[in-house]
Amino acid sequence: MSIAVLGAGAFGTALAISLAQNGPVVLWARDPGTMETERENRMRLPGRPFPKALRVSGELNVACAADILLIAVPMQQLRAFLSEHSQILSQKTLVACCKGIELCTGLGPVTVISQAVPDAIPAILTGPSFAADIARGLPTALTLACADDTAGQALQQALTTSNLRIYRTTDTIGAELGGALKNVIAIACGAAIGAGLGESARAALMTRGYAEMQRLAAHLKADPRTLSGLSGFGDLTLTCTSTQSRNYRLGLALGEGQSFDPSVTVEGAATAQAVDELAQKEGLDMPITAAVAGLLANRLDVATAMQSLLTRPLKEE
Ligand SMILES: NC(=O)C1=CN([C@@H]2O[C@H](COP(=O)(O)OP(=O)(O)OC[C@H]3O[C@@H](n4cnc5c(N)ncnc54)[C@H](OP(=O)(O)O)[C@@H]3O)[C@@H](O)[C@H]2O)C=CC1
Ligand SMILES: O=C(CO)COP(=O)(O)O
Repeated sequence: MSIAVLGAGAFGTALAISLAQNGPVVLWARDPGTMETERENRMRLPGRPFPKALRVSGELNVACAADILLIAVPMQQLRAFLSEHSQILSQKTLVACCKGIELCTGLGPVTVISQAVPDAIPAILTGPSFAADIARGLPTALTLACADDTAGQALQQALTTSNLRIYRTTDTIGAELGGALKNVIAIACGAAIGAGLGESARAALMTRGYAEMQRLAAHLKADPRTLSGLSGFGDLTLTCTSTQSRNYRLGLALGEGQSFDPSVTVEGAATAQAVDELAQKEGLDMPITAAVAGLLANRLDVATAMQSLLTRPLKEE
């Protein structure tokens, strides 16, 4: 099955580089610039030359001739991108590669695809994976979630490369929640470390953050086993402990009282607000998410946020 990647950010470029091991791949960029001549994405993934089988195109109809379309634009841009191009994306297999919850609806990427392109086959590719690692050919395991298991099996085969090992599930809600919520907890962990609160505090935030992830997942009828897999626990572990993560680095900056480049893609920022609003609407207890949303909106500082978490009523674990 032929593959194209739509969106030439760090992640889309890294996936295209790895998938080109299996055969021709088109990487579509809205502004390809000099990528095709330089054979490198100097802006988003410098130092990773393109293999011969990777072709860059600015023509969406060229990319959309492929059987499988991986969509690697940021979450808050996903609906507008799909709506603008819904005709050409119609009846395609569309694999979301973004991690987040839509601010204006509280929905994840698979549901957004289903709404914007109703006759597409929607799926999501998620899990612990830094673009730089994938592009270097380092071993990476991901979750592919597709409600249609026949389509899911075909995607699992097509997206496996020598360094990408793909696990499969039909639980799209669980997979999209894990990838979205771990970013919010990573901001909290970065803030704790940045403020000098220590690694014990980080472990507490990761564990209680995971409890929040499971709480929302159960409420939305996701399978708890999905959250304990690569897309949930796996990605939470990676993102909360690595300075390669932009979400973690934003948290570090908040904790240290430093500024952070607003042009960097940090999915957890909008997702914290979206999930905080959703939790309030649904009457769910998600205090770490609420604290991150408060920090990002300048309603709280790190010391007050931590104090509010520590002074909550005592309870069973
Ligand atoms: N980087 C990583 O390690 C990983 C990222 N992800 C996820 O992948 C998603 C994308 O992140 P990442 O690639 O890192 O982000 P980047 O900031 O590197 O790139 C974002 C890309 O999206 C493009 N884009 C934005 N809006 C549109 C639009 N409307 N139409 C077309 N293209 C658009 C930008 O194009 P332009 O250059 O023209 O502005 C840019 O190339 C996120 O949800 C992230 O969570 C998942 C796993 C790992
Ligand atoms: O999702 C990721 C790792 O799995 C990438 O994390 P950041 O978006 O925080 O850089």
